[in-house]
Amino acid sequence: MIKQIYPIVSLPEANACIEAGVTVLGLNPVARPRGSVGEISYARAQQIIAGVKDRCKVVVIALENDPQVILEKARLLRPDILHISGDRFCADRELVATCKRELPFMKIMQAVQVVDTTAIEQAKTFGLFVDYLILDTGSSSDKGIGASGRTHDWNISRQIVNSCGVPVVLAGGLGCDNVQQAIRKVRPWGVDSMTKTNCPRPDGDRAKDLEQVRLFCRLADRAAPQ
Ligand SMILES: O=C(O)c1ccccc1NCC(=O)[C@H](O)[C@H](O)COP(=O)(O)O
Repeated sequence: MIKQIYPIVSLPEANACIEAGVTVLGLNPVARPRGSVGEISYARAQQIIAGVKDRCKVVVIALENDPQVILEKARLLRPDILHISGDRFCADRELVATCKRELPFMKIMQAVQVVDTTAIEQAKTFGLFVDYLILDTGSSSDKGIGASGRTHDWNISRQIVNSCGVPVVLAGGLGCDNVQQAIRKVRPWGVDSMTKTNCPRPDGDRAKDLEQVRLFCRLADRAAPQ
């Protein structure tokens, strides 16, 4: 079972998460501050990616809506997985073809906001040309696809897993309280967690709660089909 955890902000945090069982480290690198959760500089992302090389996969999120900015990010950071999650831009065949030509090792993962059953057709269409899908909840129509801390209708997610033709990561409000139920219901290839595996810090910032991360990974593995 793939266990993907966002947002990792330093190499020590990355190492601690690997030790806790995480298999995909999620980074949110930005060229300039955007006000999203867990933002790090490109230089910090490069340090983390180089530091975990061959020990763990790294996924880089692109919340931007400009394909040129997304491509520049991918070219510079060369992650294992590029997670496209803008609220006004989705992966298209042109972007995927450019990535496959220039960065053939990199997988493309498109976020799908599961609002209602229209997500099923959307997912099937993306499944024709991306490598993976991540099914997420979204806060509202103008606040993006992820980081809501809320679950969505897993019946729809299950239908997408059964019909989209590519591996699916389930995200949205997952934590130690519900990851096993989610896996048994949806049967995804992987699970993702952010809000429920964070802990606040006295300075007002946040960090990963390593005990929650460790338990999340353990519970996910136990619930995974053999
Ligand atoms: O979508 C965002 O704004 C975001 C910002 C920073 C890092 C990751 C982000 N979202 C993508 C993810 O995969 C989250 O982990 C996913 O939305 C789950 O979030 P949560 O519901 O808080 O567990």
